[in-house]
Amino acid sequence: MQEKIIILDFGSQTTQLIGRRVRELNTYCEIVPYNKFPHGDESVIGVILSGSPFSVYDEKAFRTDLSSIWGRLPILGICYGAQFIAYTNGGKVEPAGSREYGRARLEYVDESDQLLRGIRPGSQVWMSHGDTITGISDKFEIIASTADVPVAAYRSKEEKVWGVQFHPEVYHSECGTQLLSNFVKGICGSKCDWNAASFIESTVAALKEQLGDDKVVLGLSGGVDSSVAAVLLNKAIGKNLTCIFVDHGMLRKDEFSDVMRDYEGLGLNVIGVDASAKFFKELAGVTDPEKKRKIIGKGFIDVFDEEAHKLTDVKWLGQGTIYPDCIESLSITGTTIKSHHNVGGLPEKMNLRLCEPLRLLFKDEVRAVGRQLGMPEHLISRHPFPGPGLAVRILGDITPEKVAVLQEADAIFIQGLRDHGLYDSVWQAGVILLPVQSVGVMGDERTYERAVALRAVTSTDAMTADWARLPYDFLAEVSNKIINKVKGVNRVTYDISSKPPSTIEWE
Ligand SMILES: Nc1ncnc2c1ncn2[C@@H]1O[C@H](COP(=O)(O)OP(=O)(O)OP(=O)(O)O)[C@@H](O)[C@H]1O
Ligand SMILES: O=c1[nH]c(=O)c2[nH+]cn([C@@H]3O[C@H](COP(=O)(O)O)[C@@H](O)[C@H]3O)c2[nH]1
Ligand SMILES: NC(=O)CC[C@H](N)C(=O)O
Ligand SMILES: [Mg+2]
Repeated sequence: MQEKIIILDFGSQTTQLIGRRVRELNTYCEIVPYNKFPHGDESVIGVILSGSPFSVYDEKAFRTDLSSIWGRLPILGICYGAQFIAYTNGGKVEPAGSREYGRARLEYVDESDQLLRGIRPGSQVWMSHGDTITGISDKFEIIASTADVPVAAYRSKEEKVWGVQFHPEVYHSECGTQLLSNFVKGICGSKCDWNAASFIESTVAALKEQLGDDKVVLGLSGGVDSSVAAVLLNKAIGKNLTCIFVDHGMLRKDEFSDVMRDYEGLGLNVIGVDASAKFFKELAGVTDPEKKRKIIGKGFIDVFDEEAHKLTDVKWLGQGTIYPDCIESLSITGTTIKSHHNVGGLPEKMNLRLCEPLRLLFKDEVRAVGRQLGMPEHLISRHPFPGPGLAVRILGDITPEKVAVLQEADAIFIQGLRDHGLYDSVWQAGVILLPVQSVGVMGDERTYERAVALRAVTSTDAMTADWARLPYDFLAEVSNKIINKVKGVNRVTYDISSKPPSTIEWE
């Protein structure tokens, strides 16, 4: 059984960071809403309580009953988590004089404590709170203090329960990794054997059990997430998995045939559906970005529905949903998930259950799993590509002719990045077809043609992004090539906006 740490999410912005840090210690963890502790799950070896935007004394503050865990499993409360444990055990939590945000230094440290082993006085920690623990019950004792915060860390005298007011999960806490390692390894006794290989082993076993002999359809996009999900599912259920790859006409140049060939090599059972005529017809004259997305989302549903009906007895829809897709709905509300951005509504209409084996992984972890599964590197390191494809990169209405122009320009840019060894230094790149015409001169002729924008960004999770500082000489070469080779384009610009306040895609 895969041992795991449970992180109870009270809605902090850094809850997912706690998850990342624990995984970096090669220990599997799951983030669950604060009131959804998996009682009866014997594989849990420790529990972490996250921070929260609430104050523990607020009427609406999230509360949970720890009695069944208390004394049985090690518990670590972080910020609100620490305040919550102190408050509900006879301590006192009050608004601080002023909100404490930023760096602080531990002045007193009980270095003999198991949680603080190896952490020295003077160590920098990151604070982000407006309340302070002003009193703790005599079941507890203080194990660290800063100049402003007497109860920077405490422990229970009897049970394996700790609380820290600072945020060990944030990089600015110098001792954060040491502290989390002390908890996860030292106190919870993690074997630290979780990695891509063990994830695959346990996930495949779990999928076999969950799916039995049921049939699954999976929308495959050629992107990293759905491809890795497909290969995992294929390993678990083989012929019972059918993948559907839809060509909506707005894929990249040659993408449909390239991706189909890749999938053949992986032994997947893929149905490629050329539905471009349907999508072009439905999108004709539509200029509003959200309408475009809705039409494409519904178009996917229609095609999946039609294909699933041709197969008999399909029970599940497989999806490549990954953790960042879930974040918002997972935190705060405590409800279970979903932001099916481009396949919204699918399960209801098709009456299928959802199977999402990558739901708890971050993108870099998905990539590690793909590599471990032996998938080709170019599939794994591929830039993300939006489900609606070039439809959201053509500003204004969409025609097959505009798509063809954009495909050519995009192919030159992407190939250029590869040829110059720049592809992997960029998170995502593409070309935008602008609804602008401008005057140029080619030979002795006046031209009046389209303008395109090159877009390349660096990012870690697409939540924020910066424009990539690509070399001028490279941009010059790409610009020249596009203007010379792509009929109908006579001007190339480079997008130098970051996100926020802009977004990665223009629509
Ligand atoms: N052309 C397509 N055919 C079938 N399903 C698709 C297609 N495009 C998108 N989808 C579905 O929509 C989901 C969401 O797309 P999304 O782009 O977020 O993920 P991805 O394509 O799997 O990975 P990546 O983020 O690396 O592009 C996919 O996992 C897939 O199930
Ligand atoms: O599957 C998708 N369907 C969509 O409708 C969609 N819109 C944006 N994206 C991708 O999401 C990331 C963030 O994009 P933005 O900064 O433009 O919001 C970037 O990686 C975008 O390419 C989409 N992906
Ligand atoms: N980051 C936190 O968990 C903050 C907890 C609580 N809202 C406070 O301000 O003290
Ligand atoms: Mg994609």
